[in-house]
Amino acid sequence: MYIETLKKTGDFLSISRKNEWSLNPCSFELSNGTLVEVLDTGVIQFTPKTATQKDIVLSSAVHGNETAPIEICDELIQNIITQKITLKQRALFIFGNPASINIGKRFVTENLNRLFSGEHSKGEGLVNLERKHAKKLEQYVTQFFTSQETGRYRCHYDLHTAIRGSKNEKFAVYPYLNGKPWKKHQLNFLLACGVNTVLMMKSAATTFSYFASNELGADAFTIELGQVRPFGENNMASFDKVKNTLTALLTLEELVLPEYKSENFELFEVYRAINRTKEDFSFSFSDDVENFTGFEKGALMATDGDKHYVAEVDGEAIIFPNAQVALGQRALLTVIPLLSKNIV
Ligand SMILES: O=C(O)CCC(=O)N[C@@H](CCC(=O)O)C(=O)O
Ligand SMILES: [Zn+2]
Repeated sequence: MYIETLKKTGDFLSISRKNEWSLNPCSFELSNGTLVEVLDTGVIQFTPKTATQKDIVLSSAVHGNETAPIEICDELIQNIITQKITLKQRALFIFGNPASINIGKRFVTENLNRLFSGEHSKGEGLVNLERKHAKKLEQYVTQFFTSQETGRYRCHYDLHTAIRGSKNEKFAVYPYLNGKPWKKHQLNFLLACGVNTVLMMKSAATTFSYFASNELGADAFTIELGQVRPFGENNMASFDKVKNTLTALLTLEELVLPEYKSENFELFEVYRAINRTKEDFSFSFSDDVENFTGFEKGALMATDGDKHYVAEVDGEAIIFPNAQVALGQRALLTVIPLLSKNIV
């Protein structure tokens, strides 16, 4: 049984990696009174003994090769279990896809971050391990939030790194809020994490953060913390702000942030999503062209079979270009500076 090792080392990451798709639940109490509950592989819940106000979900390894967020969450979990820090809020940590960490790949069979909001069971249904796991992750997050009285504060930060370099190194995706305004206090929270660039989505998605936002009313984001690197090659100093801010969120009764100032942010809105529909799909630019690179109106961006996608407005900029996605999936987002200022 892994429980004694977990109590001693706090190394839940290694335990999860040794048990790729499932792990027997267990629970124990720390000497400071915090209840530790392992729900499954990669899924660990902490409940302080003292009264709490917030329910916080922190996920990483939804893509297994995005190692910096995994290292950050690993450290936070170890700090909680070894009592270097004392939690003041309820927290659920998720290493989304331990099997894909072990092979150093984005996913094993299917991109986990396209399987939420019930997508796992559509079409051919629960035919692979990622689909089954997405369904379980939805259940754990739902149970974590809904087991408490209503009206408590909920948030979910899904930590990633981008495949390409980015002109704006760290950025967040604000899931579509179905017309509701964006929140200054969330933008301020991101800024405290060292993230000053935010993309406002304009439509529903099958991502983990959209699920928590849309179905569970959490303040939720996909947060890109830089470029994908193998374990040991991340410059961990560049994550000090995000580690310190997450630690403060978890260990303080109230997180006080500086006043919102619009000039501190670069805000974008999605202009369009371009899907790959043909085997013969390519971009007009090379792999080292960074996210947020803008194109002149009329310049070719992508070719999908016979269809040519050219920039429709000056400065239309590329995000997440990936020509290898499965047919029917998003191969590119384009963004323009945010026009609407519906921020409260
Ligand atoms: O760099 C890339 O191409 C992908 C990085 C990544 O995994 N991004 C997320 C964004 C999710 C969202 O749109 O909220 C993803 O593609 O799943
Ligand atoms: Zn990712």
